[in-house]
Amino acid sequence: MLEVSRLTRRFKGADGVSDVSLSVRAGERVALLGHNGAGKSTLMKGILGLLPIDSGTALIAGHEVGSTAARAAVAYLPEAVSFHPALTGREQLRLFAKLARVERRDADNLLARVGLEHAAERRIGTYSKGMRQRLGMAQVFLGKPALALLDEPTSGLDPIARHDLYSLIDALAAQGTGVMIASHALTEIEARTDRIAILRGGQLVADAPLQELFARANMPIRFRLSAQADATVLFDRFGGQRINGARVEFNVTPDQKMARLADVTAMGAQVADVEIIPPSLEDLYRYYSKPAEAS
Ligand SMILES: Nc1ncnc2c1ncn2[C@@H]1O[C@H](COP(=O)(O)OP(=O)(O)OP(=O)(O)O)[C@@H](O)[C@H]1O
Repeated sequence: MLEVSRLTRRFKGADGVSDVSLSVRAGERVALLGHNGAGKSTLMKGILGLLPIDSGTALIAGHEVGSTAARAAVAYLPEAVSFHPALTGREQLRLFAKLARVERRDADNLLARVGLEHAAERRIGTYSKGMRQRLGMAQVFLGKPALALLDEPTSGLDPIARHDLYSLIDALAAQGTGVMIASHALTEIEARTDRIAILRGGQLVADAPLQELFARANMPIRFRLSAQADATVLFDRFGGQRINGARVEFNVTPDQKMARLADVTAMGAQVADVEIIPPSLEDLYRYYSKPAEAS
């Protein structure tokens, strides 16, 4: 659905994006992560044809970006989505439907699909942020685009609204649309996307499924042992840090994990409990976004 090859866009005194290659397949949900200024918006605008690119190519459903066919195949949800406050939800969506040459009836059905049927006749000026984002998603669904680019779709939403929005994103992917989601909300990304791409200083530093990124980073796993009586004996055996005299914590590399677990089991009743804590997505993100730590 999307094939980006060696895309470069530089600004005076800023990185923009440099030599970025990535793809999004039909029905795939790809998260695009990166610090502020890493190049996410520049990449999205380049793909949308809103920003001229210096070199490289980007094809949407086989069409060159900026062409009429490519524009027709892509939908976009900007971070600060804004609609005309005096229009009702139904009027606004019908207007978009007309522009996209989609039947009115489909627009009406989409309002129900995003859970806005009850508010269809209300002015958008009275909508909450969550309702505006739903309307934005309805606009993305119009005409079954091959590719959808969503910029921070859940920012400013409460947990329930976020969950609902991701259900809509899942439905979008299930109909075959390739979805790229720029986000800072790491915990959501973990459960709701198929692949993660990370930009750093305008360059793509990671692009793989989450498990693969974890395996490649080879980050330490934390053991947390609770002592039955006194933590000294555990500390003498494993080292690490003593916590409150009752616990011992230490790190191991992934390949040491099973052997260390066997050592812990061999301590028998002296260990009251063991927790094995894998690295978090925040740790992983930090690993790939910090120049000094990345490979
Ligand atoms: N029109 C512009 N003129 C000059 N520099 C720009 C322009 N647009 C972006 N940049 C620069 O290019 C770099 C990438 O910016 P971009 O907006 O793509 O980052 P981002 O990852 O989307 O950040 P954020 O998470 O803050 O939205 C930044 O250094 C930014 O200052």
